[in-house]
Amino acid sequence: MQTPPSIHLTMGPRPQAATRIHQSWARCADLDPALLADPNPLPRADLDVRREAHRHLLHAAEPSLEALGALADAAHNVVLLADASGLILHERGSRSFQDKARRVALQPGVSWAEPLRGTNAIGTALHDGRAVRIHGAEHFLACNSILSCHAAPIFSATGEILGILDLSGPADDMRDYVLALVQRMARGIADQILGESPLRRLDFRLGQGPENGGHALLLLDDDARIAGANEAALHALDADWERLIGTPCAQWIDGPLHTRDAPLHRHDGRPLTGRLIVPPRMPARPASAPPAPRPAPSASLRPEARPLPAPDAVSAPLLDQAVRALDAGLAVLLCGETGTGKEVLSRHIHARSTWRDGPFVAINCAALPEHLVESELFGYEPGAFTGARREGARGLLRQAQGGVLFLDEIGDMPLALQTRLLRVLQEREVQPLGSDKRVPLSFGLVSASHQNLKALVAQGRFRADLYYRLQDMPLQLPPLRDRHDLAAFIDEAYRALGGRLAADARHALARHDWPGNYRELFSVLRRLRCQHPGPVPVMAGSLPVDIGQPADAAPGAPADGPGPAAEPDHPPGARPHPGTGLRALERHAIEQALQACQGNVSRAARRLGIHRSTLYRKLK
Ligand SMILES: Nc1ncnc2c1ncn2[C@@H]1O[C@H](COP(=O)(O)OP(=O)(O)OP(=O)(O)O)[C@@H](O)[C@H]1O
Repeated sequence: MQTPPSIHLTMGPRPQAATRIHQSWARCADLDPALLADPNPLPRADLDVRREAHRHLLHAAEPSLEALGALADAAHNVVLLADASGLILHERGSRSFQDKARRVALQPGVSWAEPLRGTNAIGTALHDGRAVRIHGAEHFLACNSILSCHAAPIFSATGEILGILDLSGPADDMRDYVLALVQRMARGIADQILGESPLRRLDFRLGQGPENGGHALLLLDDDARIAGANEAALHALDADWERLIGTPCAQWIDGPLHTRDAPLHRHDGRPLTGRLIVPPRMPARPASAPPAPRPAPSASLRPEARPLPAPDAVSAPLLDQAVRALDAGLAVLLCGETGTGKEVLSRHIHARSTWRDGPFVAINCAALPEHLVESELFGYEPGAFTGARREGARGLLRQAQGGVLFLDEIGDMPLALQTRLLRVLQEREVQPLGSDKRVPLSFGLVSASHQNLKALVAQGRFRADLYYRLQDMPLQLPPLRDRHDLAAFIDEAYRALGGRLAADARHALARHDWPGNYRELFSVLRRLRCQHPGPVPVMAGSLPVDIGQPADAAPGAPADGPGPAAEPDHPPGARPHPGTGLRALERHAIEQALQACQGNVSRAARRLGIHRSTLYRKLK
């Protein structure tokens, strides 16, 4: 294939350029020059849809874009914000440089992902999940050697890339501090998004002074488990998101977390200074106030930055059936208990179906705010109602055009809305609020529910006609307890985390009921691995006390296998009174262990084979 005249690949990165740039060049070696030659900007209307889908990110980034944009303007640079696919959503800064940048398609509506523009700061930062500067001839495309670009990822509180912040200027004006500045701004945007969470927040620093690293933030759920973290927190705790999320905060930080100004310590004893911030409850909206449109937290167009769990022996046949059905124009309905992987399967379906080049729009019907449902789903014309955005909105259904619409928790959709949705699905057209025009719709439809929709129909809580419209191909995702290969599956999953399970632990885990299915199982396994980082296989005695017990274990009845609660630490002959229940047995074992260890909680926990934080929790 001939290289188009405007696209000369440069001779390669400078010899002193870092390994990452060489690696990026190696990734780009086989790129199709024809693809590279055609930046293929999104039409304005489609770009607006992408911006709409990212309005939360754009809103959070606004103060940083403004501050950095002013600097960039003065320095004849531009600031760019790209989404998690590398598509540039927004630009600020110097007009004269914007014009130059446009000549090489560095402009909103163009994707700078590596496979489309070769080695470049946005694409390479996106690929590596790390900030990077790509200067002059380090760019894969010769035409881009006029640029010096600095890009940093913006991470969500759970480590997914939400977007990329970039500052670009002419190659003959490189300044060393710029990358650190962009990285700092990107972290500021991430903190802004994290700070909007309704969860409690632990705000801390390593050491006593401001010189000890950044402003670390942890989000804590009601059980004081870590639900989110910023990059500074990872640094302060010497951890990564994978190891932190879902673990009890007490596993990482010692100190009374329930107070506001607490003396805290990292587990190696290094002091932390911090405080717990409890966000104020959202004030109730006064009845008379018009409903103000706001970003729909219930919908996402975001590609999963974390890899999806690969289809396995159980989900692969379901996936095949679903893809065949969707490609044949049928609606797919996924049913299964919570955490059985309905959303994961739906993303695989999208990725394998003929709709894969279009968006994946997931709508959580249970979380759609009732007063916004119609406008969020169907869109509206400018000025359609009081409080509407001036420019109107396309609505989520139209955002799914050409892709897959995933209606999660469909059983929770209010009846009135079911009627409208049915009409839209039957007619394959939507009429935005305030408009007299109908817009044709074309997407693949996948719905999911953890509820028995047939029973809801029988109770009159779900429209029968909508039910039949959604379930051309109904598929049931089995709960974990129905997996014949559960012990082997758990063993393999734990090995993938780098650990080993002894046979008794494997079997105790396989006997557990797992009401939270994959979500619960993986949370327990990750926690276990944190508590037992070494190579020694974990024994059943080290499992959390509530694992491995049949849900209806009779008090005093012999347990179905070894496990900590099955072997309460009491002297022979001092068995607790029969009929005291599982909790009482556990309580008794804890009291005995504490007594034997003169109240030393750490030693008692070791004796019971559970983690100290678990014992603290049980003592509350
Ligand atoms: N086959 C699998 N192997 C490993 N992990 C999985 C698998 N399927 C799902 N998971 C993990 O389990 C968790 C729950 O998955 P998912 O959100 O798809 O379930 P769901 O059925 O949609 O849950 P809910 O009904 O509560 O929304 C996710 O963290 C996902 O990564």
